Amino acid sequence: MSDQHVPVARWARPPEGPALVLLDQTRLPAEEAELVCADVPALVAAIRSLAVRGAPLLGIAGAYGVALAAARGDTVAEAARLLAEARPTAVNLAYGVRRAERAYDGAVARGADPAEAAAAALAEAEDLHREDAEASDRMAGHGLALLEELLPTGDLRLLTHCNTGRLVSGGHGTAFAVVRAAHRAGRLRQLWVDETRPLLQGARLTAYEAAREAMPYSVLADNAAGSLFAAGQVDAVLIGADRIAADGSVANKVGSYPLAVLARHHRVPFLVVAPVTTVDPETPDGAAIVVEQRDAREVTELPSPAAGTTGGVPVAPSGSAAYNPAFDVTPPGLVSALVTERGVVSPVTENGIQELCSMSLSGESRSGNGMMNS
Ligand SMILES: CSC[C@H]1O[C@H](OP(=O)(O)O)[C@H](O)[C@@H]1O
Repeated sequence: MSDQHVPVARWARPPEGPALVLLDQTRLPAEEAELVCADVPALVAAIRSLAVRGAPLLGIAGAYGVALAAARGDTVAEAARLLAEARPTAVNLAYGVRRAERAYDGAVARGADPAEAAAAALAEAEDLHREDAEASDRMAGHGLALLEELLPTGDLRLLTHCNTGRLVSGGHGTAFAVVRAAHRAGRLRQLWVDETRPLLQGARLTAYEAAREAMPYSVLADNAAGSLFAAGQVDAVLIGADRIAADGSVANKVGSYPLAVLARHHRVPFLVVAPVTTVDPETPDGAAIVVEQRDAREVTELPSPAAGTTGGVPVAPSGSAAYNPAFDVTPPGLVSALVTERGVVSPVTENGIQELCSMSLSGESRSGNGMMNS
């Protein structure tokens, strides 16, 4: 494992490109392999196979995908449609695609030639990439401040689910960026890493990131989390999000909802960390969130880096059916706080979310609904 980070996503200009070069997350932790996406179908396949994954990074990849189509002279509108439809739950994907497509269309409307319009789409993707890195740093600050407020003394034993570090982000991630800040502040006593079946984003990716940060971490089977709560070994749960509905319902990796119920039962703070680009005011509530259903073989076979997300070692009889939702939905009432780059909403109410999203990045306010800000 090298000391240097292989970029999770980088734009390759000619003669190497145009291409979007990804760190292939299906090969981690065994191999830090790059995957070159030289056209939109290759990028769509990478999104669907989770070679690139995680809501904020999906938005960034989607935006670069539009820039790639434009640079190749492909039909941008069709490319944008294919990219936005590649995975349905993470709202950031369609958001990033739309931003780059609008930049392209705006340039064309102003009379730009194809090269200039392609450059406009690329510039928008690079802006989004940079903005997400800045958002990650701000979320880390707000999240650490919240942990300090909630748990002012003692070392922290934090539990995470799935993967929310730099592998999902233009920067250090979402929830994991808060864990990283706590660790660097000398507050992290133990990081409990849910393995996160079936694709093991926790065991494969969060453990990989925690090891790189020299954190004190332990991987656990998802169904062992309950006994940790019962033993009083969890001080807070931190998760990311793929879509947050207008009422504060949170879609996140499957297994998040049971953790929220456990946290409530054991009176442990359950914190959701996500950029405001993950909030979707067009989706009214949790019931309206489309939850991606994935291939049964992801459940009936153990993933192997060589085989990607399917084609691993069978653990069920061949042809077994499986229930494999990629996400579940946690109602706002079970969320202790929503941490974004613009501040913290606690409790998570529709008004609080609306106020948070209406704030400019420079806006600072603590509203009566319990909203805090930096
Ligand atoms: C903050 S984005 C990380 C988010 O994305 C993961 O889903 P997937 O690995 O399927 O892309 C999971 O929901 C994480 O919480």
